[in-house]
Amino acid sequence: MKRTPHLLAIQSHVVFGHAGNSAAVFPMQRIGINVWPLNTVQFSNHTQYGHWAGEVLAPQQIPALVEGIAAIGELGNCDAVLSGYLGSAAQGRAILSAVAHIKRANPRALYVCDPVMGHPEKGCIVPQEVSDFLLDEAAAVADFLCPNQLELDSFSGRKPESLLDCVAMARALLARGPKAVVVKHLAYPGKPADGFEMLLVTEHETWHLRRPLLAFPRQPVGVGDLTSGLFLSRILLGDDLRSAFEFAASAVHEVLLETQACGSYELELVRAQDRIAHPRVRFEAVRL
Ligand SMILES: Nc1ncnc2c1ncn2[C@@H]1O[C@H](COP(=O)(O)OP(=O)(O)O)[C@@H](O)[C@H]1O
Ligand SMILES: Cc1ncc(COP(=O)(O)O)c(C=O)c1O
Ligand SMILES: [Mg+2]
Repeated sequence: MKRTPHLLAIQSHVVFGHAGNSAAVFPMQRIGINVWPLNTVQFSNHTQYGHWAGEVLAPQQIPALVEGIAAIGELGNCDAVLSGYLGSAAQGRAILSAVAHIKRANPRALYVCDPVMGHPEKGCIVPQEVSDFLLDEAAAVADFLCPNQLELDSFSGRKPESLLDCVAMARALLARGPKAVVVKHLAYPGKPADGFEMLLVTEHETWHLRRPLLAFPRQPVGVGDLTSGLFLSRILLGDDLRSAFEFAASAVHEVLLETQACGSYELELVRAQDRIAHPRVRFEAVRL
């Protein structure tokens, strides 16, 4: 029997609704991953509501929890670490030391970093020191990096002029260390208005994917977290990068269709669960 992969997911938890681990854990479990959720913050709700209650996990808890898993002899079973929304730069550094510890226990373990940097206009609030940490420290350690366009712009220090320029910017990121960069949401001058586009770049390949742009009165949150979680999960289940990329785009689209049909602001993950596991439409990536 094939072994079920294990994934340590280090990102936010919200009591109500879906963002961070609260967006990614259930879908990852639903498609066959043993998820170890480690919550960097516990907030009442995601920050785009404008106010929230709760607190940030003390950074020293991250190595302590990982040490606890090592002490029961399970750390070597960890196949990958996913990091997302961070409450402080100190948490980020604690994650990098946890990643080093895990890679000693299992040299094949992957580290995937979703560099959540915040988007003040949208109300996604992330401390500036976290962005600096992601730019200066995390990118060099990550095996895969999954920025959105704003995050790619921050890494590059500029905005793109075209689709090919986005490719060049993502490709330049590879030089910092990651083996692959997934841009979860592209924006560039001349982009067709009716599409939602993504990019996957490795040393030798570039894949571009387009899916329909759906209309929402308020843009749902947690879409990026869901995308990076499903992408990594499919890789752990044996997909190649292109297939994992196509699967993530297709399953996320199913969630958004259900969310739109329900008129919800929060992602309808429970209602969409069967279609997350078996998306009805497969969006194909095109080689650039
Ligand atoms: N097919 C789609 N149609 C409309 N909006 C979408 C679609 N897919 C994703 N979105 C929205 O696009 C945005 C992607 O956000 P962005 O900041 O680029 O990435 P992230 O979710 O990682 O922060 C989100 O607001 C999400 O709700
Ligand atoms: C607590 C929390 N976690 C994670 C996110 C990131 O969500 P997304 O997947 O939309 O980037 C947000 C965005 O506002 C948030 O408030
Ligand atoms: Mg994001």
